[in-house]
Amino acid sequence: MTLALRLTELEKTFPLKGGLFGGPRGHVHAVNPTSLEVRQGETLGIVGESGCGKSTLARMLVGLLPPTSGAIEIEGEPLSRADPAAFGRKIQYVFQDPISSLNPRKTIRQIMEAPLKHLHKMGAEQRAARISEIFAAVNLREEFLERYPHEFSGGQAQRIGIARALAAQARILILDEPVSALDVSVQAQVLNLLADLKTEFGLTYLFISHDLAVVEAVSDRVAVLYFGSVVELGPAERIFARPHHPYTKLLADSAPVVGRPLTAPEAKGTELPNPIDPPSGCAFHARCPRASEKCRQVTPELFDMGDGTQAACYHPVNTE
Ligand SMILES: Nc1ncnc2c1ncn2[C@@H]1O[C@H](COP(=O)(O)OP(=O)(O)OP(=O)(O)O)[C@@H](O)[C@H]1O
Repeated sequence: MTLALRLTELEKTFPLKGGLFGGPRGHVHAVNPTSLEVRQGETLGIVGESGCGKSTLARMLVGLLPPTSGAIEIEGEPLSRADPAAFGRKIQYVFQDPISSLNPRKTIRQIMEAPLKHLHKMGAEQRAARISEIFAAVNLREEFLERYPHEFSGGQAQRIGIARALAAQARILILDEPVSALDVSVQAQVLNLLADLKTEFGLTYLFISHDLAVVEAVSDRVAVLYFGSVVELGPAERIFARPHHPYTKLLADSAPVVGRPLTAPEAKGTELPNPIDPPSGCAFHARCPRASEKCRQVTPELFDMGDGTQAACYHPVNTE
């Protein structure tokens, strides 16, 4: 099995300014030490409520944020932030809001050319050929190349965002809520396009979303994130149909409708814990109907559930 991506104990804390003697007042624990493997050609879904660390994780993976500790390996090689071009050739980010992520003063051709020039040092002729090829692959007309980002609809702009990521010739794409800002009718078109491109270019996807139904539909495996930690990991067809972590169950029970955002209102309280002062033990214990004294004291690691899934829980459900 070839690995596209391996994260080892990857962690991100943000210091809060304003402490005594110029030091930090504390730290926001955005992503707790996380280890995860993504297989070549796989779509790994990452779901979780707002504030659980999805974007911070994604930003570390594409080099937009330095990790506090831990390591990232791509295709067996450690990533060095000292070489951003090598980073960009291997892994690219597709943003949620396609229009505002494209430079408004540049034509689409200029936007598309940048990665080919800077990451691949391609000459003009080679660039033009490559851009035509990618534009055809994402079903956009070549005449669009001379226009500016604001001239496009959300769906077209997202195709351009995807085309730009493909221009870097990276084989791993981080798709951060790639269809959340689009009309429902356009969402399906973009999801179908992503599926086609994956086969055509042999891509690996990390698909980040708070929309459970979309993640279940597009992913091979899903990681459920709660308060900066993976609490359950398993095959997409099983993880919501037969969840083991009480938090995953809560999400699955409360978001049965396509397109409905992820919230877990039926929990005991809807508040996430304070990321500056994380609770001891399992971060979900205060909201969990099954919590015991052990849960309040000791943080559970990911345990094998015997059916291809893992859950960080001492009292998992659906185990019979
Ligand atoms: N630059 C920053 N400085 C301080 N805290 C931050 C910073 N960026 C993120 N955080 C905090 O880190 C935690 C995780 O945030 P993150 O944006 O990664 O979550 P998310 O799951 O992507 O949320 P959303 O779906 O709302 O984008 C939150 O508590 C957030 O307030």
